[in-house]
Order: sequence, then C-alpha cells, then structure tokens
Amino acid sequence: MKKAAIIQAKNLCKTYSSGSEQFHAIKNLDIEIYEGDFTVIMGNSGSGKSTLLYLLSGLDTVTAGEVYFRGERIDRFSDRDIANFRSKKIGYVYQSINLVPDLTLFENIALPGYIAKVPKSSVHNKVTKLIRAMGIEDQRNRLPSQTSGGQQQRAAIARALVNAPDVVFADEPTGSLNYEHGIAILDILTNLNRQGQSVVMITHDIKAACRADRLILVKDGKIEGILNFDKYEENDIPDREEIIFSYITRKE
Ligand SMILES: Nc1ncnc2c1ncn2[C@@H]1O[C@H](COP(=O)(O)OP(=O)(O)OP(=O)(O)O)[C@@H](O)[C@H]1O
Repeated sequence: MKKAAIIQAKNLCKTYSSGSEQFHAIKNLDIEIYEGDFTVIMGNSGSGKSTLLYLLSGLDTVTAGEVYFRGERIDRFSDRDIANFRSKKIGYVYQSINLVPDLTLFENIALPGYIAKVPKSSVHNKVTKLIRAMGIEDQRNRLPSQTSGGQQQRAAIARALVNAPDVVFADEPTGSLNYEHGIAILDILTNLNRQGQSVVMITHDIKAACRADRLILVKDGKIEGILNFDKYEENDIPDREEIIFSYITRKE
C-alpha cells in the first residue's frame, strides 16, 4: 500500500547570509515524510540535518522552494498562521533540550498548552497523563536543574506531545544522554510511533537509527540516499546496524 505523505518539500533551498558571505545549507532538495513513519535523518556534522528539520516543521523560513503539510502550502503562511500551525500540528524536541530553567517540569510541559490557549484543566489532565507515561511523576515539581539529563529529555518529549501534534520532530534526542537514558528515550519514541505517531528524528547513532522505517541520508544539503525498513523489532538490531553502517560508509 502506498504511504500518504504528511509533509512534502519541493526544490527546497536555505541560504544563510552573514555580511557578504552566503552559505547554501540546503540545496534544491525534494523529500516526502510519510504519515505514521518513524523517519530518521542521518548525515555528517554540518550536512544540513537541523536546517532541514527547521524547514519541514515551519520553525524557519525557506529561501526558496515549497513545503506542504497534508497538501497545504505552509511556507507562505503569515507569521500568525505559522505560529498557530507550529503550536497545534508539530511537537519539537530540541538538540539542547531547552527547558525553561525557572519553571518546574510540570510547568514546562504545560507551557505549549497555555500558549495554544487550551483550557487550563485540559492541559493539566494531559500533563498529568504524560508525566506518568514518561515515568517522571516524582520529578514533576522540580526545576530542570534539579533533575537528570534523561529526566529533562523525557520532560522535553512530554512538552512536545502536550498539544497532540501530528508530527513529533526530535533533533538528536539521545545525543547528550548516557546509554541507558538514551535507550529509554528511543523506546518512548518507538512506542509512540507504534501507536500511530509520526516521528522524524535526527541522529548520529547507528543503534538509534535502527528504529527507522525510513532512513534519509543527507550530504552537503542534499538527499544522498534513502533506506526503507519494516517496523522495528528489537531482534532486527544486529542486521540493521550492519546494513546502515555499510550504507552510510559507502555513501560518505
Ligand atoms: N544561523 C546560521 N548562520 C550561518 N550558517 C549556519 C546557520 N545555521 C547553520 N549554519 C550552517 O549550515 C550548515 C548546516 O547546519 P546544520 O545545523 O543544519 O547541520 P547539521 O547537519 O544539523 O549539523 P550537526 O550534526 O553538527 O548538528 C553548517 O555548515 C552550519 O555551519
């Protein structure tokens, strides 16, 4: 069965300018992200992965090209419409976690709900459920600085989920975590995906990339190749690791 594209980018370009210097971070890139997929983006440092995620999620403006979300063109949205889109349709887990230091984990997770003007009681119900699902109930009233990196990352994922987004984007969500915390985060994302959540994740880690239904390899601002897999099962790891490793080293 052909998968439905939830996001489609055509001829995407992003050029960063500083003074007279220009850097073409994304170059005439075409890609589709499929509904219900666990999409993984890999590529060398500086290849344009985070930039691509910003453009696909409407977090940054394109220099040229088109971005469609469920067939609707979002790169021409007004500031108000794009803010509304971001708050309702996407959840974003940042590379640097980015929790507000003066707010408790509970308040951090609730924040996007308040911003989207969801009634407070619904937000609180949702946050209570998410906090339980993420296994950080006992940390709910602590400030981020009083919790571990793994607990902060769970809170960041809960925050990304609070408005029930159509797509969750995660930029290296395990990058700053130890092995055990990293696996826990990957399991959370995998379980969400098994329940139907579309996930797009950047990673440098081949073990993490094994979670993918579809692996997109980015090189110099372009798509270098795509690998397709069946839904992840734990005993797939050794084979997949080998396939991914030989694929990315061949393409480098
Ligand atoms: N705001 C900016 N201004 C100028 N150049 C930028 C800016 N943001 C990113 N770049 C450049 O664009 C290129 C792509 O950056 P990007 O962060 O998308 O790469 P990445 O593949 O996510 O890297 P990493 O794996 O190290 O996070 C890099 O060369 C980077 O230096």
